Amino acid sequence: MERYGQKLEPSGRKRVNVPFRGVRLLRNPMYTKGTAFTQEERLALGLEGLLPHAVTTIDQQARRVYASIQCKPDPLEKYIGLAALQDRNEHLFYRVLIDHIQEFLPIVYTPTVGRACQEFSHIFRRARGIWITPEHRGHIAEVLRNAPFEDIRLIVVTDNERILGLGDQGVGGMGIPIGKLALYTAAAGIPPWQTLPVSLDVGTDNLDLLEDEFYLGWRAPRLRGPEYDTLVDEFVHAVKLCFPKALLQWEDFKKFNAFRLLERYRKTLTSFNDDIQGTAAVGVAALIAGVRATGIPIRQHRILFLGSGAAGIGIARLMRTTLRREGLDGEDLTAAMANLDVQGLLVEDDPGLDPLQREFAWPVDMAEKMGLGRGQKRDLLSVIRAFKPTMLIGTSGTAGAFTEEAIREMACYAERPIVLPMSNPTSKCEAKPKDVLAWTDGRALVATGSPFDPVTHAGREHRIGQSNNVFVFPGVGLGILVAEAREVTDGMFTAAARQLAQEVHADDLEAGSLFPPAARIREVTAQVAAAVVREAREAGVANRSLEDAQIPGAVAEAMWNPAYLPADPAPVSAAEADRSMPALV
Ligand SMILES: O=C([O-])CC(=O)C(=O)O
Ligand SMILES: [Mg+2]
Repeated sequence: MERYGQKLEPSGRKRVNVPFRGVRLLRNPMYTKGTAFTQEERLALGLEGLLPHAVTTIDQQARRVYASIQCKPDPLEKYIGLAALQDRNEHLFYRVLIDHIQEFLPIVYTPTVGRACQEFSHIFRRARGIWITPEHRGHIAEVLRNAPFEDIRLIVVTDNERILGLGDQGVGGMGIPIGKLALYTAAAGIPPWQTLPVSLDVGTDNLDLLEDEFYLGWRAPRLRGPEYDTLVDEFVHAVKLCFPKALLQWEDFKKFNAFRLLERYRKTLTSFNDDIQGTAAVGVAALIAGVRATGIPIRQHRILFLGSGAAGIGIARLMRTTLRREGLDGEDLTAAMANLDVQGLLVEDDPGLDPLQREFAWPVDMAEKMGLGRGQKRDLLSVIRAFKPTMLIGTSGTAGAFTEEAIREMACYAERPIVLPMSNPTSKCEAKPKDVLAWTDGRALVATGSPFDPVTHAGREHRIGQSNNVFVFPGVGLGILVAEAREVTDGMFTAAARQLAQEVHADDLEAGSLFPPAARIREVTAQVAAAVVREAREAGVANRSLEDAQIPGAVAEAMWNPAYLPADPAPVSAAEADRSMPALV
């Protein structure tokens, strides 16, 4: 493992200590500057003759690379182009990603990352991150020590069982931790050498993958039960041992493991689950911003959920906390939210409910009073007719689940219906924004999990907000690292939601969007991070206590910018010096 060698001069300027020479330096994605190495650096670092003559700036490189990627017609080809750039030159990759975040978000993230996960074993070029399989039992710490950098502060880990709304993607799920961490760096400025994507490759129950000759994963049915738990437990202990300062983000685990692992480890390992908690903050932010757009105070909203997986239950929980803070409780609180899964409204008389669904099931008498008793129809349309929701949130993973009839019915009661088809990727989205706007005469406030182009309805352009945890996890993670928080609290997600809603400006609402544009993500993330730092201090979990006035500066200082630093030759290690010829990797 390597420590990326930045040093601070007394003047405050940073330089980088380069422990490689020649071809090895040129091929190291974290240290290389390619054609941007100056003539002096080329001389000092053994690069003479290894590069064409011209010395370029990072801006020239970025414009050249952008042009070559932007012209590819297929989004998956763009994904491959950007991944290759990341593997070649990390500074340049992040420069291009940050400068074109709105355009490339749908490539490195949903929806294209979903396709990249599905095609993983076919488009594989170069490995990134750490894979842990059941064969590593007993020496997972040793495996983690093979990570490329030693000072890891942020880990995103998946077991690949619920990749977006695409289900079990086996080894291909690694695309998600890689994409999330790329956004941590682009949006929150977490230095790339402090991040580590991890796949717990415990097998797959996806038969197509198991039968694919190119499949690159551990080719076996999924490990389950105590064997799975033992592996995860060893992994968690190894993380604490090898990377004691790291924050860990659980990502795209299936519902029960998602909740179980979050609860089991949240007090002993600084960790959170993005699908449960990050997504929850996004849902609550939409409600708070929606208050301004609809004029309806929080406590008068009626919120309908379709989907009771990790995201659906996560949002419902944080929503309940939010409504409770507004003074709702008892029956009023229960009656403010209704939860459906594909079978229909969750009611206590259904013996098939799991314990998480039971938490949000309506009492039988409430359902009966609303004409939704046993034997009566409890489908989406019937529930909308009876419950008259002001807000509809889809996390069902079922494309088209918000039907025309249902949305038209909702629009009969709500002047400005808030409609969030949040399932990812685009192919799983509950409704298309242009349809929702057409069915509601342009009155709906629509935000989707995956990005959509603006919709013109009756001559008016509506911007479609992106109700995606990308507006939350980077800021939460950055805030936790800046505050050196020992624990990730639910209050941090409430703080993030409020801050995010505050970042929605009057012109966003005017344009029909409950979220800021993705182009503002870095700015929004810094504000969310600051709110999380304050909350960490208030909750008494911050190891670093910062006054309010110090927080923006501390956050800004923690955010890495992908600018090349002047390179100084550092002494090469003995092992390095021993090599008579640089290795051609
Ligand atoms: O990755 C995304 O776009 C949001 C998310 O966490 C998920 O859908 O699982
Ligand atoms: Mg996810």
